[in-house]
Amino acid sequence: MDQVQPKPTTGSQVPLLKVDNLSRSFVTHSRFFRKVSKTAFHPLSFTLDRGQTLAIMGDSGSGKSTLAKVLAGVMPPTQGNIYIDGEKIEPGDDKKRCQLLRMIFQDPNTSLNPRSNIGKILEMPLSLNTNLDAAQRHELVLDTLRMVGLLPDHYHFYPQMISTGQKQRVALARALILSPNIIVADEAISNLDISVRSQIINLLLSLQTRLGLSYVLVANDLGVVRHISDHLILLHDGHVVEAGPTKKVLSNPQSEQGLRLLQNYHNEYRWRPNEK
Ligand SMILES: Nc1ncnc2c1ncn2[C@@H]1O[C@H](COP(=O)(O)OP(=O)(O)OP(=O)(O)O)[C@@H](O)[C@H]1O
Repeated sequence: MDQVQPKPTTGSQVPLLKVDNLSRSFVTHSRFFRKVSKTAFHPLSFTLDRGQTLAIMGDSGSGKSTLAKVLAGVMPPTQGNIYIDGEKIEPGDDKKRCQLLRMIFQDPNTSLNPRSNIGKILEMPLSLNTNLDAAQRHELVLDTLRMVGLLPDHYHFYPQMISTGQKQRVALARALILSPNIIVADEAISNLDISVRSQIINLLLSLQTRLGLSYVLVANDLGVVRHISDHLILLHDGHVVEAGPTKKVLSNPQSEQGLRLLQNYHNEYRWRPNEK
């Protein structure tokens, strides 16, 4: 089993997120009546505390997105368990999961329904998961728009009327509106241009300070990871090859694959915190 070093917890003994022996395989096809399966990521375990950020990096096809999707309940694990605040989250229990953990997808240009205005997009999770009446939902949507740096007027806009950066703010607002403890983001920052990326990173950091959020970020930019993550997991071919505090992993990788991966990322290094 790939085991990430457990981190000391702050205050409570129970980590906010505990991932225990989690793995995911896919049956790709049957050959001569025998199933052929592909393991996206092999059994792995880690914990994450409140207010902390875990980055997941790895080469293409290493299992990053599948891990993010399994955490967010988009697909069930093949084995293993996820605990939030000590409570086991069952694969089908979407209602409980989405009040504790929400996901932001890679491309805000495709993740928002172009036929709904932003107000309706943000009200949807409230209608599905809370007993708030229409006036209360409206108020909460306006508060959440402000929280992510948008205006009350944006309620009436459609996704195609706003910029990619503003769309990512809407996606963040949709993730925040049920007040989750954890946000999982699958390369939600990588595709934004540098100035917008800086704004979204600053927004994520300020929301983390203000709300005590924890983030699990699939990332492909070493500058971003160094700046915002406390812990780092490097995946290679579905296996954890490095795991631990970000500074330690970046300065002293223990495996050949980890070193090679980081060297590749160094070559692609794009972002520095003071870039505006
Ligand atoms: N629905 C699926 N059916 C079959 N195989 C899949 C499926 N989803 C992912 N895989 C396989 O699982 C492995 C991990 O895929 P995944 O998308 O999680 O990798 P990744 O690290 O996110 O890659 P990238 O950085 O290119 O997005 C790959 O070999 C992929 O082909």
